Amino acid sequence: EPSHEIFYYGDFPNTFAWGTTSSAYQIEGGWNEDGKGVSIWDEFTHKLQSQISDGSSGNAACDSYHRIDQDIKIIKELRGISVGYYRFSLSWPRIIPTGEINDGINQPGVDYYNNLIDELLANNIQPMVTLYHWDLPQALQDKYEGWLDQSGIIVKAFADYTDFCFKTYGDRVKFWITFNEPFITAQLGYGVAAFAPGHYSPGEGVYYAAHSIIKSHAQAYHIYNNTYRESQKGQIGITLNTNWVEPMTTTDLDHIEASQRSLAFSTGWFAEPIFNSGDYPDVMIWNVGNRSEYYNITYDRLPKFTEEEKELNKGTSDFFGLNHYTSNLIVPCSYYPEEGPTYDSDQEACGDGCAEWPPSASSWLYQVPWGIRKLLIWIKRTYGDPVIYITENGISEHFSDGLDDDIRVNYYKNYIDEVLKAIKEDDVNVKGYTAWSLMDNFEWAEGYSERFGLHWVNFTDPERTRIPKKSASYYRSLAGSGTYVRP
Ligand SMILES: O=S(=O)(O)CCCN1CCN(CCO[C@@H]2O[C@H](CO)[C@@H](O)[C@H](O)[C@H]2O)CC1
Repeated sequence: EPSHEIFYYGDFPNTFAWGTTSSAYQIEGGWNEDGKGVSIWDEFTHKLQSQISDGSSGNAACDSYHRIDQDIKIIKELRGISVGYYRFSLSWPRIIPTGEINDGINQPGVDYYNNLIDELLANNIQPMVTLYHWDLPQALQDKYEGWLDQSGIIVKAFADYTDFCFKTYGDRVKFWITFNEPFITAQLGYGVAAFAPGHYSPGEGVYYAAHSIIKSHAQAYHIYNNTYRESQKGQIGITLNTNWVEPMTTTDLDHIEASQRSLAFSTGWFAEPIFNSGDYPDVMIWNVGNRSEYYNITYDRLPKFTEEEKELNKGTSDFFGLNHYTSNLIVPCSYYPEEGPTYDSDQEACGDGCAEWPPSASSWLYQVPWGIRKLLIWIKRTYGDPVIYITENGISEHFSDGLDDDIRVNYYKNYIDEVLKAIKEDDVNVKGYTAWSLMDNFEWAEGYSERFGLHWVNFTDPERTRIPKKSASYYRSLAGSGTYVRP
C-alpha cells in the first residue's frame, strides 16, 4: 500500500541518471536543409494542416538544427552537480534521405549529430539516443506503406539505418533506445490516423504496423548485441508509454478485468514479446480472435510470430524505458463501432470529470502522482524486475502562460517523490529520470498550443531564445543535488 507520508524525502542514489529530453521533429526545424529527406511528419503537417490544432508545423520549431550551442548552454545550466544526461532523437531522413542506405547518406545531417554528441561530451553530459521518434522517411511510406510493410523491406531498412548509427556514433553513445512509444506510432499513425502518416485502419493496419515495429526493434537489438556491444560497451532498449489504470469501481469485477485488458493492449502489446514470452499477450490473441468472429472476419487481424521470430523477440531490451504522464479510470467498453485496440480490448478510459484529478493543458493528461508508483511496482512484478529508466515525465501549460510554471514545479515535486518511494520502499530498480521536456516544442497534433518545456521558447522570435521557467531552477536544485528535501 502507498506510504502514508505525503513526501518521502531522502536521497536518490548518487549514480541516478538525471536529465532532460527532446525529439528531432519537435525541436530541430531545418526540415529540408542540407539535403535532409522529407519525413512523414513534414508531409502530414504540410498536406493535412487541418489536423494540427494551430495549423503549425515543425518546419522551424526551436531551430535546434542551427542552435547546438544554445541547447548545450541550457542543458549545462540544468545539470547542477549531478552527472547530466540528455535524451534526444536522430532524424532518420536527415541521415538517410530516402530511408534506404543504398540510396546514400546525407553527410551534413550525419555531422549535425556528430557535433551535438561531441559538444555534449565536452560538457560532461551523456547522450541517450532514440533511433526512432516517429519521423519515418516519407519515401518509405510512399514506396512500401511504411510500417504496414510485411515483406521485410522496412525491417531491413531500419536494420541498415541502426547499423550505420551504431558504427558512426557508437564510439561515443553508450545508451540507445530503438523506438519511442511504438503504441503511438501504431495506434495514432496507422490506426485512428490522428498522427502521421494518417493511415486509417483501426482494426488491422494498427496490428500490422506494430508487428513490423517489434521485428525491427528485435533486429536492431541483435545487430548491436552481436556486432557492437563487445567493443562499444553500451546498452540498448526500448521506451514504452504507459498510463497507470484503475478500475472505475474497485469492487466491480468487470471493471477490474477491463483495467487489466487496458494494460495488456497498451503496454503488454510490446512488453510481452520483448520482456517475457516473445509473443503477444494471451488476452490480445483471445480478444482479437473472438472479436474477429463477431465481425465474421476469417483471417488473422492480429499477425502471428513464427516460433523463430518469438525467440528473436525475447529478451531484446537491456532496460525498460518508461514514458509516463497520467492515469485513467477504466470501464468495460459499452459499444463496438469498429475494431482496433480500444474496442478489441473491451475497455475504455472513462471521460472527463469521472475523477477529481487536477487537469493540465492537455485533454488526456490529469495529475495523478501516486499512479507512477503503482505503475513502477506493476512493471517490476510483470516483467521480471527490470532496470527501469523513466525516459519521459512532464506536464503541459497553455501557450499564453508565462514563466511562473507552478503547475510544473508541483507536478515534478509530487511525481518524483513517488518515484523515490518506489525505489526506497518498493525496491523498484529505477536508474534514471529524464524530464520531458528541455524546452517548449512542437507538440504534434497540438502544435505550439501546449507547452511542456522547462524552458520557454518564443516561436515568433527568429532567435527562438530559450528562457528558463521557474521549474528549471526547481529541477536543477533537485537533480543537481539528487536529494529530495522537505518542501
Ligand atoms: O487524444 S488523442 O488520442 O486524439 C491524441 C493523444 C495525444 N497523445 C497523448 C499521449 N502522448 C503520449 C506521450 O507522448 C510523449 O509525450 C509528449 C507529450 O505528449 C510528446 O511530446 C512526446 O514526443 C511523446 O514521446 C502522445 C500524444
